[in-house]
This record gives sequence, structure tokens and C-alpha cells, in this order.
Amino acid sequence: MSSTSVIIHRDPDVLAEAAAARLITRVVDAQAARGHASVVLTGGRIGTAMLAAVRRSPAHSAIDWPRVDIWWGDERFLPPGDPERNETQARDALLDHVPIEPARVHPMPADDGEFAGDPQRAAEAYRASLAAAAQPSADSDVPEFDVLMLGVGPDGHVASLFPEFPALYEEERAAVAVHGSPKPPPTRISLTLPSIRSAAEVWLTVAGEDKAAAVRMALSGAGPTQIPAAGATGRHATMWLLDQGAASELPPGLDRRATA
Ligand SMILES: O=C1O[C@H](COP(=O)(O)O)[C@@H](O)[C@H](O)[C@H]1O
Repeated sequence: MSSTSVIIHRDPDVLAEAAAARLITRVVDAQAARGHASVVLTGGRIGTAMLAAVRRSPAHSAIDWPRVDIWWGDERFLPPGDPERNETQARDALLDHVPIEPARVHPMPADDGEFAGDPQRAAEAYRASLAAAAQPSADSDVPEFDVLMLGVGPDGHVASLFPEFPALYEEERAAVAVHGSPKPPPTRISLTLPSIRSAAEVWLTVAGEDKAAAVRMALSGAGPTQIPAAGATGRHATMWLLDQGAASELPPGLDRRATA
């Protein structure tokens, strides 16, 4: 049984703070239940602001950081340390400031060394990392993600899955290379929808009126080929964490406000 909920916050700052509080609690609960937690990060404005809010929160010391695994939903295929890489932004915002176990941080490969100029091989290497961390007893090629976070673009993209792109039809591979992204940079690596849907919980964090139409369509029955966010659901829960701008076109009945 899977649930979908929509929570609306006053503005992007409150959204980021509230999502951070929720993430801390989710990680602590997962660690209490199964000894460790596995989290998939998103890039983007709110995703990164949320990590910075986790860092600022005194409650983050409730997390047993050496028992957290960090993965990414997508990455911009750029050299290591490039400020546009989702990994760089997450390290700056949070990961470099908490006692996380380096071996449990799993960035998607950068455009460098053995992967230079070869995003296909980089995606293949990430698939191998995911498969190596999968439960041997589970029939899965990805680990058990407790929570997978996503931003949503104005066109409805999630991770680096853009409307009508071939990656949306991928049924077999857990992660793929993406070429010709309409949002720069053009070359990316992304988890595919089956990997996203394997997560226990999927949280879509979205701010801004420019995204309101995509949010409305995703929640009103659009298909994932047109609005990829519509296909991003969790096994147990799918949570839409919105600010008022992103929620401004929601149909009646879906506009649940957390903060006025
Ligand atoms: O490029 C990307 O953009 C999306 C959305 O970002 P936002 O700033 O509009 O929230 C993000 O989810 C994705 O991870 C990132 O690579």
C-alpha cells in the first residue's frame, strides 16, 4: 500500500527547513529500525538548500553519520570539483561538515580519468556500484533506499529524466547516460524510473510558480513520458513538499497547507 501526500509551505526557505527536519527524522528512524540509512540526494536549488538546513540544525547530531549511505539521483557529467556538479554542491552544503564515512558516499563518476569523455562507461560504473550495494537476498540491482529526494524542473523533469527522452523508457538498467539535456550541461547521468520507484519513500521538493503547471499535471494524471515527475513514486510513500508558488495551480482538494 503506497500513499501520496502533498504538504505546502509558505516559501522556499520554510520548505527547505521543514524538509531538512523531516529528513533528519527519517534517517534517525531508519537507523533505529534497521541499523543504517540509505539516502538518495537531488541537485537543484531546494535540494541543496535543504542540505544546508540539515547542517544548521542542531538535531542533525541525532544522526549516526557513519551509518548513512549517500547516493545521487542524477549528476551533471563534469570534471571533479566543478561547482555545477551536484556532488560538489552537496559536499559544500553538508557532507564535508559531518562525520560521514567517506566509503559510504557514492557520487556518480565525474568526467575525468578512466571515464573522461565517456558518460556511458561512467553510468555503467554507477550501475555496478549500486548492484554491489544491493541486498544479496533481494531481487534488485539497487540498494534499499529509505528516502530518495528529487527536484522538479518547469518541464516536469526529475533527476535527469527529461520529457520524451529515451531514458524514460528504460526498464532494465538502473542508471543511464543522458545526452542533449535541454538544461545545461548537456551530458548527465541519471537513475532511471525503476530505480527511483524502488525507494521506500520518494520526496519531491519543489519551489516556484514556474513549476506550478508541472506539479499540477503530475498530480492530475499526466503520464511520465510527458511529465517525468508523474512517474516518480515510492513503494510506501510519495511526498510532494511544495512552496505556495509551486502549489498555486493545484486542483481543489490537493492544496493542503502546512504553513499559511
Ligand atoms: O539540473 C538539475 O535540476 C533539477 C531541478 O533543479 P531546481 O534548481 O530547478 O530545483 C534537479 O532536480 C537535478 O538534480 C539537477 O541535476
